[in-house]
Amino acid sequence: MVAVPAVVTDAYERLVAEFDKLSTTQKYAVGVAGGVASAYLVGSLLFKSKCEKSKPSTFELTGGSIDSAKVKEEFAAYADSYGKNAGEGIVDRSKTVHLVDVFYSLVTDIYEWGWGQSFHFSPKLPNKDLRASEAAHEARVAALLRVKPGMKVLDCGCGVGGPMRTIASVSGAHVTGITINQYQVDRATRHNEKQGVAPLTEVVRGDFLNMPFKENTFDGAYAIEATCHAPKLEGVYGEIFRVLKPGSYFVSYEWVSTAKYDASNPEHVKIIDEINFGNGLPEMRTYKEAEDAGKNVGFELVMSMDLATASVVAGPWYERLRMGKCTHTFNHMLVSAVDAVGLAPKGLKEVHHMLVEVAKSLIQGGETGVFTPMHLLLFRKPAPGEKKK
Ligand SMILES: C=C(CC[C@@H](C)[C@H]1CC[C@H]2C3=CC[C@H]4[C@H](C)[C@@H](O)CC[C@]4(C)[C@H]3CC[C@]12C)C(C)C
Ligand SMILES: C[S@@+](CC[C@H](N)C(=O)[O-])C[C@H]1O[C@@H](n2cnc3c(N)ncnc32)[C@H](O)[C@@H]1O
Repeated sequence: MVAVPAVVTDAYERLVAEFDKLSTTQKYAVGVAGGVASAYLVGSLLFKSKCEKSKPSTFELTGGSIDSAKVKEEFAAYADSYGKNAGEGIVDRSKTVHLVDVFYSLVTDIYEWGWGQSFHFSPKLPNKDLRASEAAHEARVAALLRVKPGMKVLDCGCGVGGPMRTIASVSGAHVTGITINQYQVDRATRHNEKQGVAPLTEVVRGDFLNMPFKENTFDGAYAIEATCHAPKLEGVYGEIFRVLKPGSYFVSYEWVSTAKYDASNPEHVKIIDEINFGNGLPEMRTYKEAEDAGKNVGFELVMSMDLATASVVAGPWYERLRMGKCTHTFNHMLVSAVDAVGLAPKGLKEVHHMLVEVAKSLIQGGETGVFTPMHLLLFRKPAPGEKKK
């Protein structure tokens, strides 16, 4: 006889006790939901064994670089770091970089599992599916940077490398990605190898406020929905300016509040506070502050435009989240199930709940138009002796 571990028998007894408390209708609903969830789990296990494994399954969700026994306490510390006053964000800004590292350990597997390898939004293009729209949003960066084969490009805040693989492939340039999170370095490197782009890519762990690169190294740099994590925008923009060759371009897709944001409107402030908390942001900047930050470190501002409203035919960036609401609820049942049987790190269910909630705030930010995750800023580092435009 094989002994059933105590953790499984305990979880089973707890589930049976909870089930007994439900009404008949509730029991029926749980039965149907349980059946669907089990079919999904078994189906995904069988399917997975047959195909190339590129994303974690529900059973494999981890706390990234955080030991699974510490996920709960690290998430509690992360949650505590946000102030309770309206508009406060992270109270001790000197802890931002560490908290962002923790944040990405907690969410990276869930993002890959439920979204993909590109950790950003994209406008939905007519007659193009999500992946094609995503790739077009990424390829725009390569075009704006005017980079060619043989050139060196910096990806500032590269995640698990979705954009770098597109940008290296379409341009032929070499892309070096930097991320604060070691787990993402490992994931990105592995994806680059498996997808055949290793010769044109490299991923390093480092802080984009103090990068391990010499001045005038890169022929172009970009940041996709990443510099919003910096405690001060000038800090990261100044570093990018330093490592760029004179005459080269820097493109950023910035998370900012728009001209519609009214700091005296409590509803607007609440939406932005929730977005900050659920996305590891120290605070939210206005698009004007982002433009000024670039100019303050010496860049020439070439283009500034909100891509969320730039095209009248493209669908809204938040549509994918809005359409996914039922999936998020279903996903929460899956995460709760693996949590109940002890197969997920304790605390990951709470992290998932935070993401379910932030999806709602992001949709509100998009619907009210007070927030955009894609304000395009194109900067250029002037060549020596060039007059500032
Ligand atoms: C640029 C940043 C991340 C942007 C997006 C990639 C992520 C923002 C919110 C995330 C998600 C919300 C809901 C999750 C859902 C509940 C879960 O079941 C599956 C994953 C989600 C869809 C998840 C995916 C990534 C986001 C869309 C920030 C951090 C600066
Ligand atoms: C939302 S993800 C975007 C990732 C990628 N650009 C993409 O679109 O898939 C933000 C990224 O910024 C990185 N990041 C945040 N703060 C950082 C810092 N101080 N130094 C280096 N990377 C940082 C995170 O680790 C993460 O990889």
